[in-house]
Amino acid sequence: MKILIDENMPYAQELFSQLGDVIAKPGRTLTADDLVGIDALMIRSVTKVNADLIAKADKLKFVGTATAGQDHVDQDLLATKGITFTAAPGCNKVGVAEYVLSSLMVLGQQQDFSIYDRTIGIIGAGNVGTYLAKCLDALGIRYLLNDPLKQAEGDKRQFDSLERLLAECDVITAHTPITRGGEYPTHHLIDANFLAAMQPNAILINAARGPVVDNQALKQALQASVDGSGKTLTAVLDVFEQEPLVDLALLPLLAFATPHVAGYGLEGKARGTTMVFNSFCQFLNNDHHALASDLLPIAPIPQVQLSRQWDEASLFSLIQLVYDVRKDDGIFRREMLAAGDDNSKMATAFDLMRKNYWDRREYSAITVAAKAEFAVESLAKLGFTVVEVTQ
Ligand SMILES: NC(=O)C1=CN([C@@H]2O[C@H](COP(=O)(O)OP(=O)(O)OC[C@H]3O[C@@H](n4cnc5c(N)ncnc54)[C@H](O)[C@@H]3O)[C@@H](O)[C@H]2O)C=CC1
Ligand SMILES: O=C(O)C(=O)[C@H](O)COP(=O)(O)O
Repeated sequence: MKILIDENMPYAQELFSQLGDVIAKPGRTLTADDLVGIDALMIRSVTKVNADLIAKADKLKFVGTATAGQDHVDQDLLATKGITFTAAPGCNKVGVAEYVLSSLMVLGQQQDFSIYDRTIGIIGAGNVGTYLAKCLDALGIRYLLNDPLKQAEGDKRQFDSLERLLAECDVITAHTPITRGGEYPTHHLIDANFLAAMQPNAILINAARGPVVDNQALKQALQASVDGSGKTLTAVLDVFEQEPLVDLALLPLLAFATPHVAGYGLEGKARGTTMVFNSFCQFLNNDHHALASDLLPIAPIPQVQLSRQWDEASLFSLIQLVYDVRKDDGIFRREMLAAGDDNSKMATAFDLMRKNYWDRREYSAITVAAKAEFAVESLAKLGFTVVEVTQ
């Protein structure tokens, strides 16, 4: 059996080689010729699975994407061809939530505010939005949820309109797919009107898909903020409308800019690959089963000791131990500016940063040792591995 995998799919080579001959290629540049004689295709979000790509797929019977998002796959087309499709929903929800928390904690330090004084508007209450809400609950931080589809499905959680989020939230974070049809399309959901209606001194975070935010409108709003002719606005983008190309005029206006890596933690990637592998094994009706935890290396900082009740400052230190968005922001800006106006260099740099991404972990990889009275249960709810000690 021939299995074609995205070369940027960690652990895929070792897992899928148990099942057949594995061919690894760059996902963004796959062509129809690459699919000739291929039985199974394992991808990530950079591979557009459409009629052109599968035009010569004479043996293809399974496609798996090791990602939460599925907008890059024409699922109706695969269904009509009798090709089984699977994804990895929620595989990287933790990483994205921890990206948002890092962004807010660092901005709080830079702009001298406490995250406890902010109200977070979460647009999209699926795997990521729900996990982020869980983290905010653990910290006792107020948030509102907007998700008209979940609401229509009868989800019993409290949902609010975008208007209420705009009126009450000074942080807006988007966690929806990119959709252009249906009753609630997300393409340019955050447009010039939305931006104009945001609170003064508001923060916008997009770690969903680039086109959820109208990048031109955002650039104009941020420029107005900088030159004092508009409301003060702070924006964090992990995803861009034209990625792997980035508008160099937008870059300096952003508080943090990163190359679509919010969900790029090692645990998230391992979960994505094992979820697809396990689905493929079920499809083949064999008894292989992989566990992400078996694949992960020991964390570089396995344990920290709390000597007192934690507070916002010590929480910031703990979170930074695991992930500080400024690390990715700095590299990204340097590489994008070095590429300059050469689109080919920029696209190559964008993808290389993601291919060579560092071994970022999740809070669960860190063990926090502390006395019970140090309110460590909230750190455990936040995802840290907590052990109680007596002194
Ligand atoms: N930057 C990154 O590294 C990552 C980006 N993503 C992106 O974030 C999106 C969300 O991820 P998950 O939570 O795992 O997906 P999910 O499918 O579990 O949740 C998406 C939620 O958005 C809701 N939604 C759809 N249209 C909406 C609208 N117009 N207004 C409000 N809510 C709407 C859906 O009802 C659903 O509950 C993914 O589709 C993907 O595009 C996901 C993981 C990593
Ligand atoms: O899971 C998703 O959806 C994401 O956006 C992932 O971060 C995509 O990562 P790649 O598949 O582009 O490596």
